[in-house]
Amino acid sequence: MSGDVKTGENGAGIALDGVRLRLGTQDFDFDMALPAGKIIAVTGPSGSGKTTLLNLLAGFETPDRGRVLLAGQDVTALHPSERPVSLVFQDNNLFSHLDLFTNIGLGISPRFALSSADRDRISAALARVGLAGFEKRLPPSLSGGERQRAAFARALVRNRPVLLLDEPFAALDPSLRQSMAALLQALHDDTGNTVLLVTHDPAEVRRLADHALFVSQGRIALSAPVDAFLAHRNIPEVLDFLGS
Ligand SMILES: Nc1ncnc2c1ncn2[C@@H]1O[C@H](COP(=O)(O)OP(=O)(O)OP(=O)(O)O)[C@@H](O)[C@H]1O
Repeated sequence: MSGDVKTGENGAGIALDGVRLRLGTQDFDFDMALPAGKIIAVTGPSGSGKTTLLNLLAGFETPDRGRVLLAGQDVTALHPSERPVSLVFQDNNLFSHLDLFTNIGLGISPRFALSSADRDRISAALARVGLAGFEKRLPPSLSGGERQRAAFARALVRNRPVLLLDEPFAALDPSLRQSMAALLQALHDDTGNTVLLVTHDPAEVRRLADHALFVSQGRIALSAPVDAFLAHRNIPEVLDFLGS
């Protein structure tokens, strides 16, 4: 499926081109072009704009100026449902009264119009994330790690070229974080999609990322391949983050 991943203008998987946004008293000013098919860590202090950056890509925020490009498409005017993205957030957005089969099926079709091939894909995705046979389970009956696996299965069946993850492992204990990071890496290897991962954990950047961003006060303070990011010595906030 990696052949399906289109690159955008300037060969970028993702670009924010002169994007300006004001929310309350906070100004955001994002200009960046990121490589396609890579895992990109989004780091920065609390309140710096990491979630806002993802919201601009997902379409939950619309820029006052500038363009949003995803997988070769100018998506600035598109509704979130029309954008080529899947989302996994910390609280994993599963409907607690619906079983996993239905939750994941809604990732394919919001009206739950599923072909028999779609049904097979749901069971295969559950198996792929280590939840074979969990079709009838309700989210409250799962552990935190299992719920996160289910959220990954839903992203997998959506089969979109861009995956946005906002601190997906923050609620998990350290050993579980490592196995979920390994699962994310394996799914990325399978799909070749472009992954943006918001994280407060430098170990996660080292373990997973090909490229990293540092967001500060509504701007991209640093965007670099991961080796250069980890070796960065000029910006004190980045040094603090890497040392933490
Ligand atoms: N709808 C809004 N109206 C007003 N201010 C907002 C709105 N959304 C976000 N902000 C402000 O913009 C800033 C950036 O928020 P954002 O959630 O993007 O930060 P973050 O880097 O993801 O933070 P954290 O690491 O704590 O999750 C914060 O000061 C926040 O209060």
